Amino acid sequence: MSTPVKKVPIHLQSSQNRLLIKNGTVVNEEDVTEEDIYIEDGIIKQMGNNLIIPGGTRVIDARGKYILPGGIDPHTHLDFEFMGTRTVDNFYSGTKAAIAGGTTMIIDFVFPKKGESLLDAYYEYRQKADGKACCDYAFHVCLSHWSEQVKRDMEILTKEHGVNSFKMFMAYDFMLNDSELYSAFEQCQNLGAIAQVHAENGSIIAKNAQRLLARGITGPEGHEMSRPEEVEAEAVNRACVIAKQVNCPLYVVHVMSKSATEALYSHSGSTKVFGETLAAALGTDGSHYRHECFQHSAGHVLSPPLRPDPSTPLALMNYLAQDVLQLIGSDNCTFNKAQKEMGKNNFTKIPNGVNGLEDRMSVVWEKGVQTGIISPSRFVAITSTNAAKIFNLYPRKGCIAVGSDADIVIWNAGATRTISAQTHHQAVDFNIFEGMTCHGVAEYVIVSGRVCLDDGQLRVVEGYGHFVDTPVFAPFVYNPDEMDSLKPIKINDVNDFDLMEKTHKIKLVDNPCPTPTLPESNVTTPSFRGHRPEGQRNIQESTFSLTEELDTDRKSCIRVRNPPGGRSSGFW
Ligand SMILES: NC(=O)NCCC(=O)O
Ligand SMILES: [Zn+2]
Ligand SMILES: [Zn+2]
Repeated sequence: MSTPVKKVPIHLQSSQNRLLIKNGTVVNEEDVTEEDIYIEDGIIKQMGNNLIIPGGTRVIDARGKYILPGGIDPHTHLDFEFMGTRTVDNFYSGTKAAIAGGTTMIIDFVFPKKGESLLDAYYEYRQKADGKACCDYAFHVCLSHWSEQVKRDMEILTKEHGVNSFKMFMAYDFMLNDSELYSAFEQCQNLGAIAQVHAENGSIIAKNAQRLLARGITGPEGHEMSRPEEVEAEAVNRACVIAKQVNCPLYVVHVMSKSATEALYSHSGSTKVFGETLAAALGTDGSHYRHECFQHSAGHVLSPPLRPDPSTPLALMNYLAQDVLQLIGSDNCTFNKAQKEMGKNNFTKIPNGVNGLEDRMSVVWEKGVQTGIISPSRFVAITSTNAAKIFNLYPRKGCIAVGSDADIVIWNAGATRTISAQTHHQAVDFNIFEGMTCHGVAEYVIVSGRVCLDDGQLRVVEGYGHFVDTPVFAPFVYNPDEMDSLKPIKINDVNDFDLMEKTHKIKLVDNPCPTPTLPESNVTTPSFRGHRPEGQRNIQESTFSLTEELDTDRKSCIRVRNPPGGRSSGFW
């Protein structure tokens, strides 16, 4: 198989535009500031007030809007052959839709067929994506079997092809057993890579499915019944135990339940663990599996499934607020209604996967910021910065700072939109968030300096996105002490909640839904510095304190205006 070819015409490879974004509120993970941003050649060149910029520069007035780092979706499946069919969204339609919703980078999964060489699969995926993707992308690589050749391929992928993460399955017929997981995690640790797991006990699921089918339960409700929470939690626990033996950082993808989160968190004191949940898990729930219409219920089938416990979505949001979970992905893996029909008489044959790439940002804003559970800064952390840090893209991606890629969203928190398959930009004919009205709308989306969503008008370019290397030994994962040296220089920090109140009128209220109290002994990693006071793990406690903090900070907040000319230097 030949090496990947760049099909992008040279004139599209760099931005021809100079751009000034004025009067907006810049939200980063650690601070919120009011400053202008000057962009040239796809890079943020200056930030500050009263910037001196060249004539002929396009100016976008972002008054009253938030300026956010573009979303990074750490979990997508585009142009993916799975369960006997292929996703309808490919790297063009998927990334186009991503941009429409405020996401400017995706990390997709190279998925070798059982027995296929990882390198061949990687080249295949590069050919699927290169010249098609409208925004930047990187790859995780799945291990669909284990062998000495796989081990060697992992080394080549990390050293020569910019891959730093490998996903292992604990379910499906290509799952690895515990001994294989042990060896794979050991190799990840040797290479400075990140081990990812799909955590469900595949053997129990297979037995449960057989029994349900024998009892005549063939519909989509059987999908959820065969994969209850404890089957997810058991696998999360086992993966953490195995990772601990070889001191391997572990990233659990699509954490879907309270029990699985608690299992993950119980290991956070002794093992480097990261938890990703999904927009689907926050924005909808498992009650849909009992819907009378097959197309509706099958449209919600993914694994692990959505949970019927109605308190799950809010609990997961609270876990994100508390840094018990760190990221939000979409796990976008879209099949049309006709494809879902493959499992009409047998739920085990329904192609697994849902949408979310386009709507992830709005759903998280609606469920998190609009409700007052998280601040805009925490929104940025879970939708962008944490992915950039974990996969070693930071500070090139995941923040708005001088020297960073100009991947930027101008976000109108006051506007609303109602999600529908009739109006979305994805190729799929169903939307699990159908009818949901969300506050928070991307008005401008700038991808590597190019305005790809322009006052609501989508102007993407096929093939404009580039493959981005993810180097191994991410400091955030392997050496958190180094992170301070990567921090962008800050001059004009203003209190996050003060500005939030001023610009967005969010009411910080007590959360009416109790969140399970987490074990006292395991305080989460101190590396994440959000606005939650240290050591608080219960959202009711934490929300109350944030209100207090707001009063204290308001008294002591001193605003410093930037000097004319703005910042003089960046961070490298
Ligand atoms: N999650 C899902 O149901 N489909 C995509 C494949 C995977 O991520 O396991
Ligand atoms: Zn998975
Ligand atoms: Zn997935």
